[in-house]
Amino acid sequence: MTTIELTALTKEYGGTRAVDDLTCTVEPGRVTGFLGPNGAGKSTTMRLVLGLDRPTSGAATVGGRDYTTLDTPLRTVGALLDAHSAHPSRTARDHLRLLAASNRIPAGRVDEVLEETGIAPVAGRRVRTFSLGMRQRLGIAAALLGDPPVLMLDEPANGLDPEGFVWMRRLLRRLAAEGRTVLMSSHLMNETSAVADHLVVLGRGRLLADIGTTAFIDRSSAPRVQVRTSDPARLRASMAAEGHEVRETGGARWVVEGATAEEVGAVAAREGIPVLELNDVRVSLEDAYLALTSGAAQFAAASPRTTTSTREV
Ligand SMILES: Nc1ncnc2c1ncn2[C@@H]1O[C@H](COP(=O)(O)OP(=O)(O)OP(=O)(O)O)[C@@H](O)[C@H]1O
Repeated sequence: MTTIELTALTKEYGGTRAVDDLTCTVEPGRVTGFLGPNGAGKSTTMRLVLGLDRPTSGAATVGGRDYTTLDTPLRTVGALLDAHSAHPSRTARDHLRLLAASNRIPAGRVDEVLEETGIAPVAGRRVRTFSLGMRQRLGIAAALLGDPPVLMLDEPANGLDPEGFVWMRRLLRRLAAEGRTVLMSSHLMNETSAVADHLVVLGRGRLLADIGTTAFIDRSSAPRVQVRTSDPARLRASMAAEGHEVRETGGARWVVEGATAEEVGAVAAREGIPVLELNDVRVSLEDAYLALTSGAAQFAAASPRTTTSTREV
């Protein structure tokens, strides 16, 4: 099993600490979402893993080895860092053929990844004619070329259309189900919550959270229930007796704070209150993420406040 290991990883550019004492392990068999505000250090971390930059201190290894010591790196780590890295005057197929040849990958693999990423019909076109979404697919094709156990994708959903989102989600889930290590940075919270089992969150280069996606959302959610009833007065009185505040949210719907659907349902059944709809309200990944990172956003309008670290592997 091939993990990505970061050990006290630190990178300074002049006076800026882009990555600050980052220690975590990205595990195989799951999709790990790599989150953080602009400038948090996600791309720098990925570049350090790929040996494109040298750490100021600490280490980044893949399967216990420094990336730069790998004989055929594309067979170990497939990476998408920059959708514009392919030479614009080359065709997509030629771009992939060159990459395959320099990594001792059979040429037949090129057609497989072109098919897999949906760009086989345009493989003979020059990359300069590609849209952003097509370039992203080409970048992912390049990442898949060596059938690597580790994939590291910087904002892979960038520029994809809705069909592309669905394709990407299925692809990443399948790669993780095959036991690969998948690290994906994104600013798209819906996308991330749909695909990532696990999250690593950075703020100003530091680790803010290393936690399962569900646990992260659950931790941020105080219990709250939405209920629709034809007798809100009795609902309010009964819930007040149990110590819960009830607020109207419009559309004859009410929110009970601090209670679960089971608790509200039991009270309603006992008191004979008609319930037309009842469900627990969970916060979204976006809400949970914003709550964690609000103090670490370098370019936010709000004034900074202290953040806390959350870790659960
Ligand atoms: N080559 C460089 N020279 C100087 N500073 C750099 C360099 N690369 C990154 N930085 C700085 O390091 C910090 C982290 O940048 P990085 O691109 O890693 O963040 P990020 O989390 O990927 O951001 P985004 O979400 O905006 O892509 C920023 O302050 C950035 O300005």
